[in-house]
Amino acid sequence: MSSGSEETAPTAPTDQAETVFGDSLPKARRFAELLADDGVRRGLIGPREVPRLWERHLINCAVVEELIPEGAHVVDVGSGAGLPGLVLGLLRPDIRMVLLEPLLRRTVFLNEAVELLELPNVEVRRGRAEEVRGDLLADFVTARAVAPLPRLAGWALPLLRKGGSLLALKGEQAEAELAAAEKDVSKLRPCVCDVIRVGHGRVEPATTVVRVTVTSEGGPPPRGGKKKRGRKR
Ligand SMILES: C[S@@+](CC[C@H](N)C(=O)[O-])C[C@H]1O[C@@H](n2cnc3c(N)ncnc32)[C@H](O)[C@@H]1O
Repeated sequence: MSSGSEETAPTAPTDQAETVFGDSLPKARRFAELLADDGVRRGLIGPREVPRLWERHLINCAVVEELIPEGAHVVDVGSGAGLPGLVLGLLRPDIRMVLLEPLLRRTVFLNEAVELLELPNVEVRRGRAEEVRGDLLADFVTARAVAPLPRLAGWALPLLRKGGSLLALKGEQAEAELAAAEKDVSKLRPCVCDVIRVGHGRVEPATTVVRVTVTSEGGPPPRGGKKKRGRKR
């Protein structure tokens, strides 16, 4: 892993970054440098994102911590280069964060980042969300830019304890996306859905989150669904 260079250096952290990250700012800064350098060279993030890494990516993701209580267990589905999961993990050492990502090249980057930033509360798991049912059980599932809401909810809701929430970072059209998907989502598991904006005064525009909170004991649907057959004699 190489260190940051002049051309790929991200813009300096803003005053908002200092407010949002506080004591974690040195780690956030190191992560920004890593994204701007290795992240770009290894095709995990586009070069055009570098000048807007702080506002559009790091702070935008970090403010979601407002919705996560102390000590929560969180799974970030489709972490990619670590957004939002790694940012939340470095900002909140009290939470346990699993970064779930199927692509090897991305999990290699994530493991290197976790080691470099010394984040004992963050674990990288290689896999697809639909493959870890019954294996991971969390208070929150976070996701950004992974799938449309009905598909994402189909992957995320089985990973949640009763009372747990999917926090899906969405764009300005979040209300419309939720309105179109809510009926299908509620068929997956009893739940309540709302749209929240977090980070007012700290990031512009505020981060939009679709929250789906499950209200029943769930657990994964029975595996396979095939009838048991008698043993062949
Ligand atoms: C567009 S990227 C977004 C990455 C990151 N969340 C971000 O906002 O920059 C979508 C990510 O979801 C991952 N992904 C796709 N299908 C998945 C699945 N079934 N379970 C978990 N992750 C998945 C992809 O490998 C990819 O890293």
